[in-house]
Amino acid sequence: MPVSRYYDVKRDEKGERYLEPYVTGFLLLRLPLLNKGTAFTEEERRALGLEGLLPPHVNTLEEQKERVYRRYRLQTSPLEKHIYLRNLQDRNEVLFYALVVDHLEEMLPILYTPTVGEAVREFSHIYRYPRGFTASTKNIDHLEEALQNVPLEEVRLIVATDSSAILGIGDQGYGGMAISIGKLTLYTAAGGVGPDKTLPVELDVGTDREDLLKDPLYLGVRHRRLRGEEYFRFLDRFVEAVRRRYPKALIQWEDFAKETAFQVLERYRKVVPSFNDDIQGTGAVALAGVLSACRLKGERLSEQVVVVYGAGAGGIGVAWALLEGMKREGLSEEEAKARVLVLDSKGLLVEGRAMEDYKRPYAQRPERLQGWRFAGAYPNLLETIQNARATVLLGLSGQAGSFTEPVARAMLENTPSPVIFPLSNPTSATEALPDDLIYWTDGRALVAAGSPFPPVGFKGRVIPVGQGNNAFIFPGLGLGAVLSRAREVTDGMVLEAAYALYDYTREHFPHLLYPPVARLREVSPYVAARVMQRALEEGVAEGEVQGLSLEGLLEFVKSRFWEPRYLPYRPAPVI
Ligand SMILES: O=C([O-])CC(=O)C(=O)O
Ligand SMILES: [Mg+2]
Repeated sequence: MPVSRYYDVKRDEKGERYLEPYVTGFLLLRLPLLNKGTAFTEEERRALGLEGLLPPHVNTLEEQKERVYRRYRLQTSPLEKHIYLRNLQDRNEVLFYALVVDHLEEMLPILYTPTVGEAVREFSHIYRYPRGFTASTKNIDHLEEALQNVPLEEVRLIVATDSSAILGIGDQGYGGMAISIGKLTLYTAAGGVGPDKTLPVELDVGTDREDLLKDPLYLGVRHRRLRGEEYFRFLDRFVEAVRRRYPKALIQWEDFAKETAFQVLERYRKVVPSFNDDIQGTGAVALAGVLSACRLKGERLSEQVVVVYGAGAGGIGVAWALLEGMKREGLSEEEAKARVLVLDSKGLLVEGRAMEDYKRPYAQRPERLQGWRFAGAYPNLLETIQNARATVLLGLSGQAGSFTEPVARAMLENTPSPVIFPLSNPTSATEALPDDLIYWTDGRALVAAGSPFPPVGFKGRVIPVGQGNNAFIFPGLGLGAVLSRAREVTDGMVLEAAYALYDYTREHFPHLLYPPVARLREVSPYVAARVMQRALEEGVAEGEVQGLSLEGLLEFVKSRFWEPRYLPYRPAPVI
């Protein structure tokens, strides 16, 4: 079966790859995976019916990049830049990725967090071309047929959201499609997954946002969200249809509300290779960063007292990963639990308090609070930090500004170098601005944030702000799972991704909490190789990588890495 209904990639007599298109002429210029624009050679123009349809001068990819980059720089706002780049992606994918790879650090905040948050909010107002697949209450009864309409035959990576909790900005209805697109852009730009192996998905089960339902321009289905059994029936059908059409695909669940995120993960993780980016990806990235911070302080993770502020998918995922990290250093489950304190909007999670089931494993025993002083029914953030003598504070609350000056100063009372990570996204939802945290703690806090922030100048020092974003984890985790043909994404593989990121940072950037995002194309293959190694050890890998060493696995990943280059085109033989 060819890669796509519209083309296949083959090898010539010398083993060089070439592309064989099944369409010719004008259509070639309109399919983003096929279009080379002004870079079609004269020979290709003659052979493929393009003569007269393009300007006479043939451009190189370098020249095309130069042209589009100049226009890019003239766009006046991040959202305009986002729209410009997305238009390019929908016109010519090789050129788009060639440009993005050259300017990864500059363009990531435009295509991904934080600007993608704005693109999600404005989705129906800035809509241009269709991209990805929509499963909605309108097509769920014939989803298998609908999936046949996707022209790609070798999809390996699906990012699917129901948009119920996008970043830290809540229910966004159909607009969540932009997040699925943005995450897959990273899989290709940073993880080397060919764009024709990826499929962004929006699971449009409705929205509870009145303003969206009333907006005449809103593009999603116009009813309230499916819930309960109906909701899971919808998801069951989706998973089943994916399994049939793309049996080798992995599903990354993205931005599901806490009410369903855990159930969705558990319901399908043994049915289809899948993971939840916000629970597991964010958990792993936080663990890696806190381990780096401990190394910089010359302390151990198991000595820390961690406060996790926010008990949604991200908060619980982070609590889980840190507990696992502490257990690895020899603590018992009970000992580790007493060192990871989780708060939701009502305060500290304590056994016996009313709370959702998924939070219960992270509730403190009432004895843990012996001798504590607090005013309300349960300790609030400041009281928890003070009483527990917290040394690490992680924000996953979506509550902008909740890490106030008194909070930062209270951390400093407990330890000379507090670790404070406001991890909520996008920038507008961050618990604190990194420069405030650095000023409030007299430059002593170790700070990383979920969204990108510029370095902070403080008393003659330039302090870089690490980006503790799951972008350092998911491309490598997904890639590793797919390349090893893992039946399942195990917890061991998720944790391995965290330690791989930690090890990479220690080796290449020993003074930093996270590598610079410009290094994502190096980080992701390394994370992938370690994930594959773990999958092999756990016996869940079914692919051709059996018996390979870590170096062998890294070579394997690199040999599969998709690079944005034009292939020569040869017309399909006429039979
Ligand atoms: O998308 C991001 O930047 C990280 C993430 O998964 C989230 O905040 O939900
Ligand atoms: Mg997310």
